[in-house]
Amino acid sequence: MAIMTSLPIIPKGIQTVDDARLAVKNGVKAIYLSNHGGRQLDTTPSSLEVALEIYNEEPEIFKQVEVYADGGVRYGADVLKLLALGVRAVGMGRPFMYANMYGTEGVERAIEIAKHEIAIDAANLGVGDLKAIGPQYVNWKSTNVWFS
Ligand SMILES: Cc1cc2nc3c(=O)[nH]c(=O)nc-3n(C[C@H](O)[C@H](O)[C@H](O)COP(=O)(O)O)c2cc1C
Repeated sequence: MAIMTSLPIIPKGIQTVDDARLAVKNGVKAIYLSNHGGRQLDTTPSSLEVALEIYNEEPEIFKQVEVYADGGVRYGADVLKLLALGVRAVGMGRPFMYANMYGTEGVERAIEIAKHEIAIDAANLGVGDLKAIGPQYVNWKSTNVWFS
C-alpha cells in the first residue's frame, strides 16, 4: 500500500493486546487505547482493562511505542491508574464537552479540577513526580475475600 503521509500514524481504538502487537509490528509510533467512550458497542473493554491486559501479557509494548488511552476517565485516580501501567497520555472527552455548557470558563474550571485531583491523589500516594509512578502503586489483584 502506498504511504500517503509522512506524519506519524497513531491507530485509535486498540481493544486487545493482539491488536496492540499488530500495530507495533507494522511500525506505528504510538497506539491509542479506546472504546470511543463506550458509545459504539456495549460491553467493549475499557482502556484500563486493555492497558492491564497489555501489562500482563506483553509489557514491553509500553517501551516500544507510546501508549495513549481514553474512555470513562473522570477522576484523578483514573488518570493515575493508567499512568501507573505505563500509559503516557490520558484523554478525556465528555467531561470537557459537558463543561463547555459554561463556555471557556467551564472548560478551564474542568481542567483546574482534573489537575487538582491528579496532584492530590499523587501526593496521597507519595508520588512527587508523575514520571516516577509505576505499577507498584496499585494493587491489580482482586481484594474480594468474600467470593474467593
Ligand atoms: C459526541 C461524541 C462524538 C465522538 N465521535 C468520535 C469519532 O467520530 N471518532 C472517534 O474516534 N471517537 C469519537 N468519539 C470518542 C472520543 O474521541 C473519545 O474517545 C471519548 O469521548 C473518550 O471517552 P469519554 O467521553 O468517556 O472521556 C466521540 C465522542 C463523543 C462524546
